[in-house]
Amino acid sequence: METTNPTPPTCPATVSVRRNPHRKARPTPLTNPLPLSLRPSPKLPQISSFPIQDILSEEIPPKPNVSAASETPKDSISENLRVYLRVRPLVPLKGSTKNAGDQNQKSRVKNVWPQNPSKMKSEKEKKTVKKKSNESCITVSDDFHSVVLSPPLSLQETKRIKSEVYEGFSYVFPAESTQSEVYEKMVNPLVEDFLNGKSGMLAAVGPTGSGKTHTVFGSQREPGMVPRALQRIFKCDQGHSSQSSRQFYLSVFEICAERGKAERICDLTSDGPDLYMQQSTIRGLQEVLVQNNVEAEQLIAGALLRRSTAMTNANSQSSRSQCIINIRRGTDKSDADSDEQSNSAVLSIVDLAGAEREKRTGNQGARLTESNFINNTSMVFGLCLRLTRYLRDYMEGRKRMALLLTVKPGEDDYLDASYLLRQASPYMKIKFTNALCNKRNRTTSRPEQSKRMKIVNPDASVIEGKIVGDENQLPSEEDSICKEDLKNSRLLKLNYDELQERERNHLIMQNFAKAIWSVLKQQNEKLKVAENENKILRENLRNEKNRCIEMEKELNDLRTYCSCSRENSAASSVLKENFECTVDLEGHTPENDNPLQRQQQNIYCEVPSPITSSNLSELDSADHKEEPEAMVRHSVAGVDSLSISVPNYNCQSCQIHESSPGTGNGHEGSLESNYAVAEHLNPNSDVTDAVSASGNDSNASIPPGEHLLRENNEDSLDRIVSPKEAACTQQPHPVDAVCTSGDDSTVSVQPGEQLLRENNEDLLDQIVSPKEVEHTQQPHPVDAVCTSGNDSSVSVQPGEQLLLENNEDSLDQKVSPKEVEHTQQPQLVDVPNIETRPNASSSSTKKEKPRRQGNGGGKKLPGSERPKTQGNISLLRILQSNLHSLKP
Ligand SMILES: Nc1ncnc2c1ncn2[C@@H]1O[C@H](COP(=O)(O)OP(=O)(O)OP(=O)(O)O)[C@@H](O)[C@H]1O
Repeated sequence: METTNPTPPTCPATVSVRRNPHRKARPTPLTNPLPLSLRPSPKLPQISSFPIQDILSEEIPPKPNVSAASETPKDSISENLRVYLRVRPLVPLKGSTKNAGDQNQKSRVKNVWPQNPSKMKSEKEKKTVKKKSNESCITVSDDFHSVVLSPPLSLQETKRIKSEVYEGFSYVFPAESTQSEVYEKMVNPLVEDFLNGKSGMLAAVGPTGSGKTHTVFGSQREPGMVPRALQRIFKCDQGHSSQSSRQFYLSVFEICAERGKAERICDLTSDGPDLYMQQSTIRGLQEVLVQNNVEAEQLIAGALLRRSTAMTNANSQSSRSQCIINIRRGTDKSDADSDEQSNSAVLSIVDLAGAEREKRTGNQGARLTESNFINNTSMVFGLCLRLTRYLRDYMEGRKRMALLLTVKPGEDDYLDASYLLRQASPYMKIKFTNALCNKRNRTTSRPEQSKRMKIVNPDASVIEGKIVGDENQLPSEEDSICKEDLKNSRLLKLNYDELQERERNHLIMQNFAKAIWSVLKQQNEKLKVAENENKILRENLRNEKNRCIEMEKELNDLRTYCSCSRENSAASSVLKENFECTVDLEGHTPENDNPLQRQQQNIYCEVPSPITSSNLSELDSADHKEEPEAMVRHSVAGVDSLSISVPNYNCQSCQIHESSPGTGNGHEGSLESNYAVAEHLNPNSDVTDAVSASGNDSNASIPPGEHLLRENNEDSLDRIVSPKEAACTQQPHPVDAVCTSGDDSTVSVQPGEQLLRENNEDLLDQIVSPKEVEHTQQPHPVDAVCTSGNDSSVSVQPGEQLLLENNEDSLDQKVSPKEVEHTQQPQLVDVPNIETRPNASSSSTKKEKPRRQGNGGGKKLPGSERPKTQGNISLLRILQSNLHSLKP
């Protein structure tokens, strides 16, 4: 058909066709670069380690709803390739209206060369064929999305072939469907998108004589998709405000086989030279500007006349080439509203030559060459749909695509239908990104684009048994091609299944890791809390240990005090037992005497070292420091004697000497022997002398008197400790104690001990009265004569007085001397041979005669007025503390 446009535009390079591979060459799907998602798995990212951070930071995207996507393709992210199936009606019976092909068979018979010998069949065979063709092997499902392919009985018996179900079609047009219905469902969406500026393509694929050409071009009575699309396009264009704003260019060309060449490209719009391929672009193709549908139909009619057709045993007017029709939408350059995308929109309609089986077609020579070419190109087109990059724009959604499969339902067509459906089954699983892609999407990198394309489950669904083809009936070359295709499909299926399994495992591991991580986080928080508590507990334990150590120290101190006190108590008890003489001073009225005050002033006490040396060391040192008047000394080991001087008002001087047990012959450690003489003095009596003698070892001892005065319900308690067995004179006068022994003679005055405790009150006063002292009221010499063999001593035990002060600093102590002699006149008490250790105090005692301090002639003074010395108070406090430690 001649181009009506006087100035045809330059032919754009819009069609890309892959060169037909060599007939014997292997198909090239695997040699082409596979998308990353389809490559074998070894290089896929593996979960090398526990990706905690990645897992926590990433969210697993929800799975897209595939079913919903198929229902709303425009809004979905991806959709499957639209595949339609049209079932041609059975061969019309005799008497029925012949189709256009049959009508034109006679007119085209000249094109069929050479005459197929197979057509010279006997009438018997023809009748058999017609009889078989009355039965359909394809059953369309009620939902028009699947078909059941049933093999003929002969194949079921011999090949044990069972029925096959092919599903997933966008729509299945049954034999009774009309051209209009096919257009509305399949082509009209493409046309509408084309009018909206989106490119689209319709390709018809099927065995020879199945109705591809009939569907695409149709007949005068039943126009096909192309005339209907042109009508729709130009009808829309007529309604446009500016007719000149839209221009449509039409181009028609064919790719056919040529002897000695792989392929030949012919422009069907003109009788020009053959076209050629240059870098996947057809050079020399003319586009004819068409103003209306009439011009377009005339142009297409002329192209069909130029198309190569031939008569075969299968089709009286069989197409021998691949015919492509392009309708490009162009605009005037002056149209400012148009954009580049609208100018580039192309609607392509492809009428492929039908696959042929040599055995059935009976082709020989050129027909056989054409047949092989047709079969190869059909296979390549199928591979291009799945793998090649030439149709990437359609696969990635930038262009819309629909695939029409045409089949013949006759029993004789079972193998052709089976082969087509098996070959086309992967097409129905092809997914590509949908419509929303526009020109901006082209800026997307190709790796990302390739990721969008997914090929799922290339195999067809087989419900009843496995697919077993009639391989013997297929041509050898076609059979090899089919095997390669199936092999590739299975490989793709394996890769896809492996990818799916990996993806599923990955998601499972992600969810699992996320759950574990959340648990670990919770446990970590709990662990931190436990560590803090543990730290606090450790600190508390450390404090408790410190407290325990301190308490142990205190306990040890207390034990030390207790042991010392027990020793002291034991010693005191020993002293008590040894004191044989006690002086009861209860009858001694304070009016007569006030010994406490007097003794507080002048007590010079030397405590026997074995008894109280240890626990009275403090006492000694304290009194040395603080008490000049009352000095307490205890003799240490090696000290020969101990002297106690108890001066008081009545007794100017009371010196008590105790011979050291270490020095006495046969007297070591025994005080009992030293305290042999006790003289109990009645207060009324003047002088009481006690003389005890015992064999060679005899002591003249005066046991200390003990006087306990308790005063209940009064805070003040006056305690009077009178020296026991001590000579006490109210008047200073000398007291002579003469001890005669062999070489060494001493006169010892043992101290008495008096413990006063007060019940119900903490006040406890102890009055220790010296023991074995001579007390004279009248100034006269007190002679204590101890005779023994070599070692004799006269021991005058000093009284021991413990004064406790309770809650008050003032403590009145009354010391009533027991067994003492009160002298009205002060007299000196002379102990000429007592002192064995020179002592400043004792010497001073001798020098400084105790004088009676005037306090009203022995009258008891009030507590506040009674004179007290610091020495006495300190001594009392120390003794008080020792007594407290004895308490439980
Ligand atoms: N749906 C149909 N209704 C009526 N007749 C049909 C239908 N489909 C096909 N035919 C008739 O079947 C014959 C073969 O059809 P057609 O030429 O379209 O087959 P084809 O697939 O193009 O074959 P080839 O590949 O050899 O060209 C034609 O005469 C056509 O009129």
